[in-house]
Amino acid sequence: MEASAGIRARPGAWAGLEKPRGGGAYSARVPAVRLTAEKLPPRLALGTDPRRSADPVLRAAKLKASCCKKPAGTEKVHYSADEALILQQKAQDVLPYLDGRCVYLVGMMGSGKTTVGKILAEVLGYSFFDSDKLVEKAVGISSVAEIFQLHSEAFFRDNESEVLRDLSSMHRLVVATGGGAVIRPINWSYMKKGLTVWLDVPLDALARRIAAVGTASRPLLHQESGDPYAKAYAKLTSLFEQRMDSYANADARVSLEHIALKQGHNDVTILTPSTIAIEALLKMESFLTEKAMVRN
Ligand SMILES: Nc1ncnc2c1ncn2[C@@H]1O[C@H](COP(=O)(O)OP(=O)(O)OP(=O)(O)O)[C@@H](O)[C@H]1O
Ligand SMILES: O=C(O)C1=C[C@@H](O)[C@@H](O)[C@H](O)C1
Repeated sequence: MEASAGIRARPGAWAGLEKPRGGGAYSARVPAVRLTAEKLPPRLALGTDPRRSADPVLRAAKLKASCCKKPAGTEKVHYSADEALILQQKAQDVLPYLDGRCVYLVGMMGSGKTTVGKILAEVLGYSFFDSDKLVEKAVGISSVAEIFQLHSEAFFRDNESEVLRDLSSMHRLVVATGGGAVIRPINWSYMKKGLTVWLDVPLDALARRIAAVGTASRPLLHQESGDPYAKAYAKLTSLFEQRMDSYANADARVSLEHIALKQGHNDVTILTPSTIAIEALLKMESFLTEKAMVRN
């Protein structure tokens, strides 16, 4: 099964990247997802609402609608010219080894799975999916926070596993998984069909990012009162202690602390999403080439 990205290379440009007139940063449209009926995984279209149709054509239309709510081109990711070239080069290096397998980004809430995942999808010519969004679509409830509230965390986790199972039968996808997807071993059996990449971000930086946007959309962190940074930091610390061994199952680890150290400083807050995406491609390449060497 396969989904194709909505971006096509133009002469003189490489897939998805556009140089603005008059210079400045490169930008890339976030790819749209195009799926055909025969490429459709069952659960993703078979929600508790009319999307549970048995008709494959109808299901395809439903999934397409769920993945393409934002028209292509409405979100822009900005790169410098240097970053654009490196991203292009690294993506070309990785693609033959990846051989169409999906990339699953794992990591704590707010670690940048969505932001970095969209860049990776763009440069690899893959389609991007956010598993939280797919659970919302499958259940027919518009936010994860509401799913937790109206049902339960266990209900959300069951649906998350079903979404990951269905995605695992597809190819050429970058998937931003939910922060807690790593806790269920069954999810690893799905994700290990592709390549798993852990975005490892210091908890202090995570708590700052999350406090900046508020905790309302993140039910496991939400508190009605108190300092949002302090509360988020405390909760993230306890979640991370429970989960760090699970995150470490990933094939590749992208540590923001290591990137900062390589750059000769220790400020992870100045690392841009594209810098992190480049490191992700480098780590993916080392893992895949080592694996290929062992096989030969
Ligand atoms: N490198 C970065 N530097 C600064 N802020 C960032 C960076 N990457 C992502 N962010 C910001 O952090 C927040 C969380 O990012 P994002 O949604 O990509 O994370 P996520 O891992 O998908 O989160 P969740 O699992 O909770 O959905 C967003 O507000 C995003 O703009
Ligand atoms: O870390 C977690 O357990 C979660 C992360 C989010 O992506 C959502 O999947 C949900 O809020 C749970």
